[in-house]
Amino acid sequence: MSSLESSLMPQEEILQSRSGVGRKLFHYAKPQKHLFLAAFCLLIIATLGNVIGPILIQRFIDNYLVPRKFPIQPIVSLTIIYLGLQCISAICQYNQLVMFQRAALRVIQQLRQDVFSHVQKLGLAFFDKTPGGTLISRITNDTEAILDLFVSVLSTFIQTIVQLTGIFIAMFYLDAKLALDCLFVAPLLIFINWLYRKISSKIFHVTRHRLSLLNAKMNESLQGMYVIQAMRQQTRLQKEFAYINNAYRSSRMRNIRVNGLMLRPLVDLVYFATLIVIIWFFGRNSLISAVNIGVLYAFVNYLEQFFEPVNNLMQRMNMFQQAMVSAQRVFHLLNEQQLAPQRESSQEQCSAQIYNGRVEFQNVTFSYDGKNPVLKNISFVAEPGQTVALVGHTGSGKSSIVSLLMRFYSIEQGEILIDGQRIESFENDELRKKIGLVLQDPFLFVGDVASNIRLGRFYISDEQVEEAVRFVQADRFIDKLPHGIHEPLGERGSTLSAGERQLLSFARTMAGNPKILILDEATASVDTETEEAIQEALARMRQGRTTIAIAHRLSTIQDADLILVLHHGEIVERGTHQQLLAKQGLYYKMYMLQSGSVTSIPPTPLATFHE
Ligand SMILES: Nc1ncnc2c1ncn2[C@@H]1O[C@H](COP(=O)(O)OP(=O)(O)OP(=O)(O)O)[C@@H](O)[C@H]1O
Repeated sequence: MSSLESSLMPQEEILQSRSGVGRKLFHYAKPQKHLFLAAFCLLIIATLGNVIGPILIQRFIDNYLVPRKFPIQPIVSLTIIYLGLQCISAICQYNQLVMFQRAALRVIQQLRQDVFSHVQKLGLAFFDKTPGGTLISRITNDTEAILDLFVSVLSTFIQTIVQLTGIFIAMFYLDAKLALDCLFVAPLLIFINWLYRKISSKIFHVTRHRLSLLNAKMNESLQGMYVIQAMRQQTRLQKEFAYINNAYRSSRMRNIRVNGLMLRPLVDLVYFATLIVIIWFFGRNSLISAVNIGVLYAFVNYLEQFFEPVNNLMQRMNMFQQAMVSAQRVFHLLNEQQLAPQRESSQEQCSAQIYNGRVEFQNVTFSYDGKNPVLKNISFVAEPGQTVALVGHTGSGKSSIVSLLMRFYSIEQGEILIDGQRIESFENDELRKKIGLVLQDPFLFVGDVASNIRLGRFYISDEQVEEAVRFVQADRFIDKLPHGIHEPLGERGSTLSAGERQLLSFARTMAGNPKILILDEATASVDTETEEAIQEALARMRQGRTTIAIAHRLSTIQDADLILVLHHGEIVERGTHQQLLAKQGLYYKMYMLQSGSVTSIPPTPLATFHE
C-alpha cells in the first residue's frame, strides 16, 4: 500500500500554481462578456426590487397602519407599485439565471475543448507518467466545478454586493446612526472569510486529487478487465479501490467539518450580535421617545435580508474554493509543456518530404528519463526498399528505436535522417503519412470496418478501402461479415479475433500507401492458421517499401537485408541471416534456441523461482 499511500497527496507544483488563475478564467469569460453583462444588469434590477420592497412596507406601516388611516387611492398605488416591483424582480431573476447558465456553459465548453485539444498535443513522455483516469477527471469533474463558479458563485457575489449596498443605503436612509453601529459586522465577516479560505484550500486540493485517483483506478480496472479476470486480480483491485475510496471519503468529511464549522455558525453568531445591537438601540430609544414601528420592522427585515446573502456567500465560498482548486488543476494541465516533438522552426519554410524512404540512424543515444540511456550509439542504414530487422532480448531497445523513428520522443545525441534530411525538419503529419506503423496489438476504434481502415482520411474512397483489404487478403474474413466493410465493430474490435484485427490493421496501413513500413512484433499474436495469410500479406506490403521490422520469432525475418542484434541498448551484431549464423554469436544462440536445436536452457531467475 505504500506507493498508494504516497500518491494520496497532490503534487506540490499544482498547490503552488495559484497565480494568474483569476486572470485566465477572466480570459475565458471575455468572449461571453455581452451575455454576462446582460445577466448582471437583470440581476441588479431583480435585487433592487428586493431591496426597495421593505421601504414600501415601512411606508405603509408608519404612514397608514400605525395612525390607522386608510385612504384608498395611495394604498392602492402603493400595492400596485409593490406587486409590479415583485413581478419585474421575478422576471429578471429568471432571465438572469438562464443567461448566466448559458454564458457559463459556453465558457466551460471552450475550456473543455482546449484541454482536450492540448492533451492531444502532449508527447508520449507525458502519458508515460500520467494515469489516463486523472486526465479524465480534470476534463470532466474539474471543468464542471468551474461551471459552478460562473453560475452560482459569480452571480451570488454580484447579487450580494448589490443587495448589501442597497440595504446599507436603505438603512442609512431610515436611521444613519443605527446603520453606522451595524457596520461593525463588516470586518468580522471579512475575517471569517479569510480564515475559511486559508484553511479550506489545502483540504480541497487533497479531495480533488483523491477523486482523480479514484477515477484513475476505475479507468485502469475497466481497461484491464481481461487481465484482471484472467489473473484473478479482483480482490487486489477491490482493496486498492476501497483504500482510495476511504481516503476520498475522509477528506470529504474534513471538507464538511470545515464548512459546517466555519460557514453558517460563525455568520449566525455575527447575525445575533447585530440583532442585539438593534434591539438594544430601540429599547434605549423607547425610553427617550416614541419608537417608529415601521423603522424597527424595516431594520429587522433588512438585517435578515443582509445575513441571507452573507450566508449564501459563505456557502458559495465552499464552491468558490473548489472551483479555484479545479481551475488550478485544469490550467496546470493546459500549461503542460511536454508537447509531442514538432518540426523545428529554424528549418526552411516548407516541411521536408519523404520521397524514397531511406532511413539512417547516426550514433543515436537516447534515454526516457534524461539519465539512463536505453539506446547507445545506434547507427544503421535502411536503403529504399530494404528490410532491416531488429532482434534482441526483451528490453534491449527495439521498440525505442521505432518510437524515435516515429518521432514520439526527441533524441538527445546523434541524428536520424530520412532521405538525407534530419527527422526534425519533417512535419509530424508527413512522418505519420509516409511511415506506416503496424502494432503488435492494433487499436481499433468504435465504428465500422471501413472507418477503422480509413481513420479520418476522407480522401480514401470505399474502393481504395476495398483494394487495401484485398491487398492484405483481409477480404477472406471481411467478405463473410454480414455488412462487409460496413460491419460495425465493438469497442477495441472485441468482436474480431486477434489475427483478424491484425489483418485489418495491415489494411489500415496499406490504405495510406506509406514509403516506410514499421512492423512492431506484427506476427507475434496470431494463430498458426492465419499465420500464412499474414506472412503473405507482409511480403506483399514490404515490396518496394523500406521496412523496419521487430520480431521475436527469427524465422519471420530470415530474408531481411540487414539484421541488427540489440543487447542492452547497443547493436552487438549486424549482418544477414547467414552472416550472423556464421558468426555463431548471440543471434546464432537465439536462433538455435528458437529452432529447437538447443535443448538445455540455462536457468533463468524465473525458472529457479518455480523450482
Ligand atoms: N516509456 C518508457 N519510459 C521509460 N522507460 C521505458 C519506456 N519504454 C521502454 N522503456 C525502457 O527502455 C528499455 C528498452 O525498452 P524497449 O521497449 O525499447 O525494449 P524492446 O526491445 O522493444 O522490448 P520488448 O521486446 O520487450 O518489447 C527498457 O529497459 C524499458 O524498461
